[in-house]
Amino acid sequence: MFRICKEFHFCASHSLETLPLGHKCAGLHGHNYIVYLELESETLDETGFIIDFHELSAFKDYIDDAFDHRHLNDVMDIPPTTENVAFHFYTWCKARWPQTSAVRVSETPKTWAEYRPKSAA
Ligand SMILES: Nc1nc2c(c(=O)[nH]1)N=C([C@H](O)[C@H](O)COP(=O)(O)OP(=O)(O)OP(=O)(O)O)CN2
Ligand SMILES: [Zn+2]
Repeated sequence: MFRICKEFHFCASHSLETLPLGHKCAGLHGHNYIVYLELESETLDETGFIIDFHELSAFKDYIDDAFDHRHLNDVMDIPPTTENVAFHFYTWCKARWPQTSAVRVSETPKTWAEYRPKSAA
């Protein structure tokens, strides 16, 4: 199996309103998000690529337009946790690039969440 990954960055604010009052992440705060888009394939095209990294610029455009410098609670209709942001991006990418295998999102240098569907095997 071949696997590639490209990294994307954006800055955004959110508040996790489903957390108990007093939890430090319930109030308004922001992160410098890092998104890792992973794609995999058993085969390569005639160039030797799963996909040209440049084709993934559509994802950068989407992040820049819809997420960068936004308040994620206004952008998403589910709580903007790292897990849900990863799932949202996975769904967006999978619809465009069937080779999409996982999306990982990091809010802080010490944490990340990933959406990777259970393999059929
Ligand atoms: N499972 C999840 N837990 C938490 C999420 C999340 O998206 N999924 N998000 C947050 C906060 O939004 C934010 O990420 C803060 O995380 P935290 O680890 O508390 O960040 P700190 O840098 O302040 O961590 P310290 O260990 O206190 O340095 C919280 N939980
Ligand atoms: Zn947060």
